[in-house]
Amino acid sequence: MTKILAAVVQLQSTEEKSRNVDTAARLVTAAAQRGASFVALPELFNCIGRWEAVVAEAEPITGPTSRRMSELAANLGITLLAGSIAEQSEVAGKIYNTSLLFGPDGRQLACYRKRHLFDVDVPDRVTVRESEFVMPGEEIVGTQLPDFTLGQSICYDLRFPELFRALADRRADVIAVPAAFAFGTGCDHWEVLLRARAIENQAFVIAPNQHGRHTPTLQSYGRSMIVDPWGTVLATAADGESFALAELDFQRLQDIRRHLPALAHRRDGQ
Ligand SMILES: NC(=O)CCC(=O)C(=O)O
Repeated sequence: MTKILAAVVQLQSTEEKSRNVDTAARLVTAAAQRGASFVALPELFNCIGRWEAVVAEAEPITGPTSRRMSELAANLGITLLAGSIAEQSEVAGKIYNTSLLFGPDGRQLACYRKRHLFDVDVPDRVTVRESEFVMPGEEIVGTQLPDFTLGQSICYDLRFPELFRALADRRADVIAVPAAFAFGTGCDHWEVLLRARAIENQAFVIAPNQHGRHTPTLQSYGRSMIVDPWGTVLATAADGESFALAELDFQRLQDIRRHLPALAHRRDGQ
């Protein structure tokens, strides 16, 4: 098959886990009913807010959120990227920020832990110290699926082109960027970075984002997007809790790589 329909689900999650998971399931189902066979949720889709609350809601990989997502994928017969959840870690008071991938039979196919942690202080825009609560992951994850190879990242990872190049080296055709990208940076950087990563790695970029205020001091930018390997934005979610759909044409991907073989022109293997 050279074409599939993909969806990015945009949420305004809070610290209220059951509501977040129910909303995620409702929008994933709606996207699948419109024909999407690959659906992606945003970062910390099941619980976002004060870090203390997120840590308190952390689950093991085989916990209730992942069981619900596995059942959802199986019931709908889709591949589901469960954006990210707070995963319990071996260190007290700390979590991993973990993205899980489920196949159409409900099997867990991959697990990626966010490598780059968002420790920034941009005056009047955003101040966060993710590393106080989150442990960085080590592994780079590319997974071969029946129709394409998926590379995984999470949010702030988007600013590290070397991770995306490593995913291109693992032959990623589609790179997922589930995010809770801050409003204060997203308004200037979100689309530019997504399009740059798509163009330079000649891959589709699937970027479900959180949108709106999660707490009085935490606001996400929204504009969840699907970008093609030429850098064209194929679909953007409307503000609020919604989803956007786009066709991924893998013949077009191969054509772009054949006509403009930039990845083959790299010097010294870099
Ligand atoms: N959750 C995150 O990693 C936010 C990253 C972000 O907003 C950025 O500007 O980078």
